[in-house]
Amino acid sequence: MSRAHLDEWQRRSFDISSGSCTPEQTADAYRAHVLSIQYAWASAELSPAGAGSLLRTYSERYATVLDSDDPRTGLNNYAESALHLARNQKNHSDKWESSLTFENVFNLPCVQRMMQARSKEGSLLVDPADVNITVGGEVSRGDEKGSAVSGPPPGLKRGPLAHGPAAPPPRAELGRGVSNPLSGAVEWARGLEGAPPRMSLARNAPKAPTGSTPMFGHNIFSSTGNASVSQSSVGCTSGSNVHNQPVFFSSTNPSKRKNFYSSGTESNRSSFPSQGEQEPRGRGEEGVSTNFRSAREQFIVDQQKKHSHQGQRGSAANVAAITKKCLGANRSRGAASKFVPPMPRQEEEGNSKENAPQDMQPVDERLKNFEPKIIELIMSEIMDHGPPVAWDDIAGLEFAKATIKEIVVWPMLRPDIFTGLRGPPKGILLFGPPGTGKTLIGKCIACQSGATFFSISASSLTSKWVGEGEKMVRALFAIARCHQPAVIFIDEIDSLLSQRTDGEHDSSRRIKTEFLVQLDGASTSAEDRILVVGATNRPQEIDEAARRRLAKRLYIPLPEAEARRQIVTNLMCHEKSQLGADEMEKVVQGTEGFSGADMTQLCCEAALGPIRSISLSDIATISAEQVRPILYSDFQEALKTVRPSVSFKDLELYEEWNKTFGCGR
Ligand SMILES: Nc1ncnc2c1ncn2[C@@H]1O[C@H](COP(=O)(O)OP(=O)(O)OP(=O)(O)O)[C@@H](O)[C@H]1O
Ligand SMILES: [Mg+2]
Repeated sequence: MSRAHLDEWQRRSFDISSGSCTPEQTADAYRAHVLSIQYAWASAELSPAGAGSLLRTYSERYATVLDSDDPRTGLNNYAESALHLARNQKNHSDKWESSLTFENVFNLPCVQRMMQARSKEGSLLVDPADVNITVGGEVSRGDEKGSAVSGPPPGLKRGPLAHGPAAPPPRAELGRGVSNPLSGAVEWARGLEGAPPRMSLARNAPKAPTGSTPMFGHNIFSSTGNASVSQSSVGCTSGSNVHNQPVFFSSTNPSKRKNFYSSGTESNRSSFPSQGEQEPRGRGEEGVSTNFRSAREQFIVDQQKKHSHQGQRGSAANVAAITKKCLGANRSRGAASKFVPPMPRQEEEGNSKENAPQDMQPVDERLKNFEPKIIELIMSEIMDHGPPVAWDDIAGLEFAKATIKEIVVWPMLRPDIFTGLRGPPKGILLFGPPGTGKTLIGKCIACQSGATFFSISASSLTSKWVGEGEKMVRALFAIARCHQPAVIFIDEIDSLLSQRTDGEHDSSRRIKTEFLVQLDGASTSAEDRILVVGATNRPQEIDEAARRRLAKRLYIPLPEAEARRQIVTNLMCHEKSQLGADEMEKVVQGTEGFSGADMTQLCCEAALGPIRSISLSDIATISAEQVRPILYSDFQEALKTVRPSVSFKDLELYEEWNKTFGCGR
């Protein structure tokens, strides 16, 4: 080592051995030793073996100082570490300014009372050193010695903050030496802050440690005080040297320290309670090493107090439960949890109490192998009976309606006579051009059949994560079996059961296969009363295996003239219209090739005619009765803009497919 290094080494060693150093200074000195050794080793002034041995020795000594929780010899103080971190972190609370100022502190009721009491009795009501002040709260007599507004510990006098205007009088003199019981503390605080104090008068002041410990002051005037004695380094030259260097660990930052030494001994770990260990401690238990309390801990303590006031002494577990509840952490989100909508449905509100126990019961023994999440999803797909659809609302399509009634409704109503050969098919395919009423028939079945109706969109099965689709299909059929008689309506079934190709994704292939298996399973079991109804306007894209299983394939064609008339009549009966029989006939003739949806669109357009005839100036004031009825002229106008949506070419394809695969006459 160089001469200068050796001199410095000796000075530091002397400081350490003299016993006059604070733990911070001792730690700094050891740390400087370590750096010196590293430096000497790096510049080949020390042999690797010698450097290793020295490093081990001084690292251990350094660690001993850091990890010792004896305030006279060690630094292991959780509060100090946390505050050290907090001091270096700028956050929003830094901008926070308490409304409590030096001037208005005397207006506090508690201060007023104390002043009055003192003037009346000529002595203090309570020893100011034993007063806890809650900002905006009441004065209470502290349970323990030491207080948020007591004078500073002697240790602080040595710090740089003693540059402040006046060091406070010792605690014994505080009450007598000043006219106002708090003024000494406040003056002292001003000295610390160097500005009107942010009176963060600690609500639950920790017990002042016996002996001098600089940590005490930090907790009272916390974040802006910077009363870090480690920065003071009075009388210790080594400390200041080291501080100016870009060192790779901090003397008071345990996290960095542990990273460096990885000395995760039990004793070390015990100083940093784990999540589960962070139970609130009673005041009496608070020692030097725990005088920092996080907002969460403070909340827990407050909760405990509240509960003990109510005569329910809350255990730590209770309080933890309360805390968890507040955070929503104890909401069951496991597989067995059931989704509870935040707003109860209207119809549920009335009978929710009766239903509650049922909801809690497991659904069915046969469903126990399925994930509740999937069951829940499927159950939510059970079609809500929206606006009811009657058979008469479906214009035309007499053959299709009769067949469906025969296959769906009657067997559901009289399963006893629809047995054996009379047993209904297990699958129906409704195919035809778009807008001809296939979905409408599905809705009608839902309303009229009396069966449990599952309306599954193909996308809800296919858009799931890989592997979920098959499970969904299996669960769907299992649930349907549990809720017999059941109708599974799959709209746009072509997207689910399109032809299987070599290039397609494995997962969609597996969903199709599973669906076919389930369809078969449903058809082989004679006693099952599950009907699958598929609807598509692309029947040619359906896989041939699926086609076979959907045994009754019903063509839903464009509406005939009679059906078109019925659609217009049905729609016009709710409106004010003057459409003569011959005019109606003209409308019907003029809409050849229109689908049911096109007819609806035409009526909507015609219904706007009377409104369009109103001048702009009148539209705001005209009454509903004054609006003229819908006339034939409106239909004529509407026919200029509404065109059939199905092309003749497409129609030929449907006709062709119907001739080949359809079950119509
Ligand atoms: N036969 C009909 N009787 C009465 N209204 C009909 C009829 N067909 C269609 N509509 C009207 O057209 C609208 C659309 O019908 P729907 O959704 O059932 O057609 P779709 O055959 O399912 O068409 P897509 O193949 O495009 O799904 C219905 O809401 C209804 O107002
Ligand atoms: Mg449809």
